[in-house]
Amino acid sequence: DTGSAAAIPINEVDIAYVTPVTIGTPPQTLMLDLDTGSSDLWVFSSLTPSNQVRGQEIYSPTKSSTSKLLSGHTWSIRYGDGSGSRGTVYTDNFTIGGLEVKSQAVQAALEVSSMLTQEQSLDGLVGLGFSALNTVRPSSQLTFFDNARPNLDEEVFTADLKYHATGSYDFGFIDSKKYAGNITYTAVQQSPGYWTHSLSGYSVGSGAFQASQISGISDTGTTLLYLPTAIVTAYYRQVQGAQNSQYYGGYVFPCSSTLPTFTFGIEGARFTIPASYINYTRISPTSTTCYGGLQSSSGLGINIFGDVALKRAFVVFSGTNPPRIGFAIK
Ligand SMILES: N[C@H]1[C@H](O)[C@@H](Sc2ccccc2)[C@@H]2OC[C@H]1O2
Repeated sequence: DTGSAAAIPINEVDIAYVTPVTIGTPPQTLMLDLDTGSSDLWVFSSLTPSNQVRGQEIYSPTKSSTSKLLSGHTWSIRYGDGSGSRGTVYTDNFTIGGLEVKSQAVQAALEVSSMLTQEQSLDGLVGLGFSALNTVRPSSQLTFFDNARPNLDEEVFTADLKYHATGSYDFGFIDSKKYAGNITYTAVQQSPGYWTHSLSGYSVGSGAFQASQISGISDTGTTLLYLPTAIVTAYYRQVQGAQNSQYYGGYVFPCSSTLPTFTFGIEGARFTIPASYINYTRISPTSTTCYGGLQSSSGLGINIFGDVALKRAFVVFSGTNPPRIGFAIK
């Protein structure tokens, strides 16, 4: 089997991408954030208090003839950005891009944090991290990818996220029309459950490449690129008027400043992020101060290769044994 579905930016600065999925019988369509940085599949639901729902589509298990309560099971998740949700668990038929998993654990939210309520275009998440991170108790549940794997033509899924445009996620095959040249693979450390791997180094603008193993996670659900402070300060030293603002919680600069590109290495391959991706957004609609798409990871305890980096590449998440991750130019 294979599947292929759109990855649609939810706003004009690509803060997150959503993908149409169907749940239950008859099918209920929700727009979910496919997230390689977590492993819970949860949705806004008929059980979510109405004052916590603001425009999201909801999953109503009672309207699905194929839904089953996973009795006695609960879940609760806290994300790196402080948002979170919790609830109960059903199994139901779940389809992404024509690929169906019967009896997928669908975690119905009983409570969601205000940040998630405010994301009106996001109806929930599909965790595509390793199932070891799943928070359902007393028995943890498998991700959509782990459930689908036995039926996939190839044990992979790919992410083709785009800058200010709709991209795609494919399951079970590698579409050679979506990239150029070769795919460069590198080893994944699957414990504790993220797609953890290393960059082989970086360069700022036309500067020399600094070879250095930089370990982090490729996370489609994180908007920006978070790297060690030394790298980030070296980058913004090249930006007129840049400063690390306590007030805005990161590097800001005059929107009119010229930004250098940023290149990261995967083994011997090089991926150059355009300055436009790093001139991320105005701090408010009328401001002339802009917030950077490259920020320090020092507060996170982990480096995160988020969408600002991933949208520069065609990325293969390979569930082979051992797992690996591949990057190609597109
Ligand atoms: N893996 C990521 C996840 O997908 C999002 S969940 C989310 C929260 C609020 C708004 C939108 C999405 C959160 O930010 C970074 C990390 O946790």
